Amino acid sequence: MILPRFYPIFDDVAWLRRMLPLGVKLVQLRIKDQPQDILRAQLAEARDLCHAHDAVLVVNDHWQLAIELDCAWVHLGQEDLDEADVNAIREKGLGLGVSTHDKAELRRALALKPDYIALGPIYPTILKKMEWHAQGIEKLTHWKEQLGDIPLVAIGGMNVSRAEGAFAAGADIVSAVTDITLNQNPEGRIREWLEICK
Ligand SMILES: Cc1ncc(COP(=O)(O)OP(=O)(O)O)c(N)n1
Ligand SMILES: Cc1nc(C(=O)O)sc1CCOP(=O)(O)O
Ligand SMILES: [Mg+2]
Repeated sequence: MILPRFYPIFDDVAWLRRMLPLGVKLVQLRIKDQPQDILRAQLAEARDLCHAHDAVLVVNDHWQLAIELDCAWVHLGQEDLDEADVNAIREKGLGLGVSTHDKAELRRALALKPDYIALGPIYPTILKKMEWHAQGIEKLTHWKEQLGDIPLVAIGGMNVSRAEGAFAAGADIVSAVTDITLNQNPEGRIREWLEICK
């Protein structure tokens, strides 16, 4: 499966209701600190919305719920991998994306044969506190050399004007959060992203 080049991430299914009709075809739901019943309801609605819009839904962190709700993809970071049952995820046929930040994490990710690997933060991010300094776009080139056919996602401080440089450096997909969610006109920003990622 060839994944779309634009990969927005949202923290509530309400964003998917707004953005999927604009043509987003790959999206992550990244929900933190919510009770199981809310999570389940959010994921179930996101699954149905993505199905209706022929879009790929990636569930961040909550791999058990993703399996239970018949979602097709999960994204796991290194700490998530410490707890996750990757065999169960694979046996159920889910796609798997993995975050990486350094060479050791990349080795671990490659051994799992994931369906994409993310490198970040490419630029400083304001979304969350991270122990990692900005990686810079040159590192995308180095990562892509080691990934071969596995799609490479650039994440962290990405915006419309930085995307072209990330693609040129080797990213296959660019992911963004606050460039959209904090924009005065999120729908307009999504349209700009879709235009440059055609
Ligand atoms: C596409 C993508 N890349 C990286 C991450 C970060 O995952 P993780 O390190 O597990 O951190 P949290 O997002 O769970 O805080 C991601 N979610 N998506
Ligand atoms: C969720 C996340 N993971 C990262 C990583 O490097 O693994 S950077 C990041 C935040 C991305 O948000 P924004 O586009 O607003 O910078
Ligand atoms: Mg995580």
